Amino acid sequence: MGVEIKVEGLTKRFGSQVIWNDVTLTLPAGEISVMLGPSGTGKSVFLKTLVGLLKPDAGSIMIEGRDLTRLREHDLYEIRKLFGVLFQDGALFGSMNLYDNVAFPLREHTRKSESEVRTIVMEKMELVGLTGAETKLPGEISGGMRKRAGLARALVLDPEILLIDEPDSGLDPVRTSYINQLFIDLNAQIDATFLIVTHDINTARTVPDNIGLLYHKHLAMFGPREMLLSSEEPVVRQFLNAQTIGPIGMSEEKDADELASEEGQELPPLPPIPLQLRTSNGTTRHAERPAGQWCHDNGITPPPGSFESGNAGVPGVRSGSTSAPATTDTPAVGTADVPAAQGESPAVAQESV
Ligand SMILES: Nc1ncnc2c1ncn2[C@@H]1O[C@H](COP(=O)(O)OP(=O)(O)OP(=O)(O)O)[C@@H](O)[C@H]1O
Repeated sequence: MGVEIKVEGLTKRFGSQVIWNDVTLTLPAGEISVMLGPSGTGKSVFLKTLVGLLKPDAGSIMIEGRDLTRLREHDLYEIRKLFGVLFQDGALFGSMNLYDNVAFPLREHTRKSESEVRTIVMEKMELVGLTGAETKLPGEISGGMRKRAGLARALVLDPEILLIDEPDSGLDPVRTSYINQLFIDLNAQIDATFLIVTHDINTARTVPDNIGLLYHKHLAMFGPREMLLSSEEPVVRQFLNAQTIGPIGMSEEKDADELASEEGQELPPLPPIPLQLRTSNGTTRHAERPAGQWCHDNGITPPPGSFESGNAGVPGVRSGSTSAPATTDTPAVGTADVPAAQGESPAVAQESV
């Protein structure tokens, strides 16, 4: 079971430039969280701070009772073993084949024999659907395959926490769907705590248990997926529904004139909350909650049509899953006969993503 990360009052500056101020949130153990935000709001800086690559100017990051921001280099090195990180481009060594790339952390950080390394590398390669591609060089494969190889490498030390930076960058929508399905399936299998930084609204609407939004140097909101998808808070609503009307402008915040010109304009109704993507084999993830549970528990009426399909609900945006018959182990709250969204796992499909 993954570990909880408790962030309190975290502030990061570069010189006089404040990146974000007073960020407080808890990434629940074993759950999938997504961090959103306009470009340049410091999402990657947040990931790097969590793993101890950057030092915050204030605040704490508590993991297993220790404050990561106060650890000495040696202890930081130890606690980093809890983390697997997938950087945007997979960060593979171009001159090494995939096998050696994936084996690298094991050879660097453990004293395992080559036969033990082989067993682990082959297991992780299979998990991400890359069996048979061991001898390929990173330059010989597609962007999606590179990401999956990066993911296999992030998994070899059996991390409790997986940090994933823009897994969808450079991928087409189908490949993005496959990698999203892979995250859901992986989360069910390894129960690690996931934090995914993404710009993809469809991913944000259908994959995570929790969503956070960084905006204008602070954390605008963090909470369960249904909380943010039903929120009327202007920034959250604008971002999660990919709208131009709202406080977020082309570069940063809109100025007073721009906002005044929008006065009286009616916002489109909130789109339905889509079903969360489920595992491809129908098993229930540890962190999975029945559809509609949060709204029900908090007396929120979700937008009409919510939880009726895997459609992300934003015009032109569909979830990554293909429709499949309902499974009954996580019934929707307050909705009858909700079909479960499912898709084929890349590991099963051997799709060359
Ligand atoms: N090492 C650094 N030194 C100085 N400034 C930095 C450093 N790393 C990042 N920044 C600045 O921090 C800000 C946030 O960068 P970051 O890459 O985290 O944004 P982001 O939200 O991930 O953006 P995007 O969505 O475009 O990837 C940027 O202004 C960037 O120039």
